[in-house]
Amino acid sequence: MAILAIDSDTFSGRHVAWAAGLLLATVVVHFLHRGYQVRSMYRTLQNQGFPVMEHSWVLGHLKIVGKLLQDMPSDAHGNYLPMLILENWRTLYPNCTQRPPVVYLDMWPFAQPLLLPMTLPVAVQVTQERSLIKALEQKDILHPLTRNRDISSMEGAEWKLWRKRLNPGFSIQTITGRIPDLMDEVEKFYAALESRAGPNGTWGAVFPLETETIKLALSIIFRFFFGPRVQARLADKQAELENAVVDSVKRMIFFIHIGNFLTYWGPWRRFKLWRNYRTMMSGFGPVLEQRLTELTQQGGDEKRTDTLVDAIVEGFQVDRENGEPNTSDDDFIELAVGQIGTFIFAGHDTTASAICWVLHLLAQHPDVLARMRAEHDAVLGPDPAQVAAAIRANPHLINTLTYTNAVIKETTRVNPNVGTMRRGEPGYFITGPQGSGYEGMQFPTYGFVVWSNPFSYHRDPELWPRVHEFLPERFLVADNDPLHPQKDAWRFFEMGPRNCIGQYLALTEIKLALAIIVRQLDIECAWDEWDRKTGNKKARSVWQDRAYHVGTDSPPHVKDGMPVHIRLRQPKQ
Ligand code: HEM
Repeated sequence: MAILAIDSDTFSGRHVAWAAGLLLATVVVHFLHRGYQVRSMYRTLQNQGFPVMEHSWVLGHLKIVGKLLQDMPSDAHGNYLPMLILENWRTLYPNCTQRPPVVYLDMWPFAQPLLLPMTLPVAVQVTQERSLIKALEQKDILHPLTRNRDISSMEGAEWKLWRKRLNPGFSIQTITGRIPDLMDEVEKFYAALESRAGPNGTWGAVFPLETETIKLALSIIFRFFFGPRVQARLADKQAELENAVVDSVKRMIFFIHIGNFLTYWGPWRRFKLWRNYRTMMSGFGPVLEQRLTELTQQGGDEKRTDTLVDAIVEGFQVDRENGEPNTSDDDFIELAVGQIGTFIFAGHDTTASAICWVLHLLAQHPDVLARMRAEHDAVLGPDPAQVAAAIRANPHLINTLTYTNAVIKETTRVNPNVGTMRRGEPGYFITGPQGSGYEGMQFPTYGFVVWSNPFSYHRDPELWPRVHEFLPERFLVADNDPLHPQKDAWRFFEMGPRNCIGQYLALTEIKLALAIIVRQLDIECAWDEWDRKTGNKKARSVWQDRAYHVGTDSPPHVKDGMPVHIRLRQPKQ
């Protein structure tokens, strides 16, 4: 027995060490091989005469990126990087007399090989003239939340079919018709803000505005997806469901690299993602199944509404009647959960931060705020307290707020949000645009993630006169005015067939929020108070502004959730 025990100990110890050593060696060899492959891609481009920034075999472009970001706060969002490249292209490409239309960026092992469109015509090529398929990372990131049963992950014929089925639910007509219903949530949002104001027209205590705008955006998506009657069945579960989705979104990792792979594969993260999805399936499941049954029953008195849940039921019923595979009730629930998961993912923090940015820029530009208030007086009636009633009575009024619309567009030009990541394809080349100095040059895309980022276009002085100024009127002037935006230059919701399906919902929500807020409340950032409250001694800023975009793998948020204080404009008697 004793001899056997010693033998098996020796056996296991030696073999475990061997296996571990072999695994480590395999990982190292794979890492070095991949590194060599990636670096070689850039060297080949250089040798073929394509513009490439100074490239190192060891560091790729990491040194350049480090230099560009050295004055940025460490938590600044990655969206700033393409813009910094744009601003510094002359130094980065000393041999080029014209700005390269495409930047090949090597940040491996922290990111996959990247190709950044640097001019508008290139963005148009990859999203509009040809809509490249989405990057694998974009699907991978959504998998824990939607199992890729969602419109954002779908491709080809399946995507086309579902986009066609869901488009009517997101049309301006449908959204305008739903405004009275959505107004309920906007009023709750207003009440939450009002409760933060100080007494008798004084400033209230500082708090992060984004906590409230995120609640608004989440509740709007729930209401919009289900409609009031079906949503009521979820009432006791809504908070838990929102938390599950938001928690999964926070755990998303876009590029897996040496800095985060342990977190990515970590069992705790895996467990939380699994549990969140299970919460979604068990929370949404019964309500979705009930709705499917109601709309399927022969002779039942339930009518289809213009909600998204009903559009999904209808599409699903058609597939079932056509004998398509995967049309069991469980498949339906998985599909509907996937769709709502992606709507919440794509639509909540994006819209929430946009509302914050508009309010921030209004506070910084009192003349613009005054003009917006005057427009609301004229269109929505002189009594701000009656605004919700006025909008409920005539929801179309929201679509006539032209100045407000221009302010939103200019805010989102200055502070855009996410872009799109597409997959380069073998045999697909970006053509050097006319007048670029690179006419006809064929830029390869295969092997690269094509990252079209609105910061690159929205901050381009060649596209936008007086680029650093906040000028809502550029979206109002006649098209022969030099200030008038060039076609396709405003890309807040991206362009082409895979543009944002929820854009009118987001714009309507922002307008409703402004309509109810701007004449009743003053809102401004309160950083000093925030620093005192949090004991913060390290004030960092971007463009001399404490409010800047932060985040890594998710859509950008405003720094610290944008700490503000609020006061009532007309203190209640
Ligand atoms: C200010 C708010 C928003 C911004 C800035 C925004 C931005 C974008 C952008 C840039 C895309 C293209 C992404 C890509 O190609 O990878 C996109 C797609 C998408 N957005 Fe939005 N979005 C917003 C609000 C919403 C809302 C409210 C919803 C739904 C409730 C939504 C749902 C979607 C979906 C489903 C897609 C994928 C569409 C497809 O692939 O066919 N978004 N959004």
